[in-house]
Amino acid sequence: MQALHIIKIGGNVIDNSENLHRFLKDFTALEGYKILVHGGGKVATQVSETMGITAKLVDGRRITDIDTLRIVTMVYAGLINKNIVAQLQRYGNNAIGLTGADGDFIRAKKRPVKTIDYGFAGDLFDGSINPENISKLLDGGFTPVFCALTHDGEGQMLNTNADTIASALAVALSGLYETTLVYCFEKKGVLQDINDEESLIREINPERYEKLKTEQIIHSGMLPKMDNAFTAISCGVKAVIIGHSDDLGRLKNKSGFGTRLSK
Ligand SMILES: Nc1ncnc2c1ncn2[C@@H]1O[C@H](COP(=O)(O)OP(=O)(O)O)[C@@H](O)[C@H]1O
Ligand SMILES: CC(=O)N[C@@H](CCC(=O)OP(=O)(O)O)C(=O)O
Repeated sequence: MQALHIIKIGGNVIDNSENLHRFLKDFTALEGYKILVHGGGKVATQVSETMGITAKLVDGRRITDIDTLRIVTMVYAGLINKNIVAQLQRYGNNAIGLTGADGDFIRAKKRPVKTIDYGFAGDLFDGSINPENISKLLDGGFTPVFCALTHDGEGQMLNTNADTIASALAVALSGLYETTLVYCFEKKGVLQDINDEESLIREINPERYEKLKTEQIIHSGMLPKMDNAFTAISCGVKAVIIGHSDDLGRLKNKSGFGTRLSK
């Protein structure tokens, strides 16, 4: 099996042009098959505010009414995705920017209304992703760059969390490739003390995760990220790492970087 790296970058890296450029150079230098998944929630919130629309998030998930869907479609598929693709092209990486609707690569179902109506938020399901089609892009020499948008197959775009997309892509492609999933963000990894970059936890298994949650050492956006990461590691993905976007270049080193998840 050939190796595949799926790398996800979040809003805080995208929002910092120095960090973003450094990351995109290191991403380009990564050898072999690779896929980039990007979020951009922070930029979407900023753009919403400038348009007079207050962003509403519950447990890190955006309530996506019709106006918000228009904004996130413009911001994720347009502004952020195309800028990243253009930068990657500049570095010699033949990137192709995609939503889940392009090539029918990722379908989702509109989240059912329970206590909260999340609007046009899309949940992935078994069979959401067609790995063979994505493999054709990789074989064709392209580097797919996915944003946080999916579609329902009936003409409706949906907003889907980028961490979830990255995890689902990694699981779907792990039948075809030896897949490594890396969540890159603005800290060295999962920290014992969120204010101390030297307190990196090098490895976490499900038991330790439960303990870290109870002690509230892991909270907010890190909780859904870890849940997605553990789903990936328990469903055939070879390795899952959570680390700093500046450290991607150290992926080749044996010592590795960031926090590594174990089963
Ligand atoms: N123990 C922890 N170590 C590191 N980050 C943590 C921890 N607990 C909570 N976090 C928070 O999780 C955030 C990452 O999640 P999120 O904001 O969703 O990132 P992204 O937008 O990159 O996906 C960090 O910015 C940090 O504030
Ligand atoms: C449904 C939902 O919440 N979608 C996310 C998609 C973007 C994202 O995941 O961005 P980060 O990775 O930067 O957080 C949102 O709109 O915020």
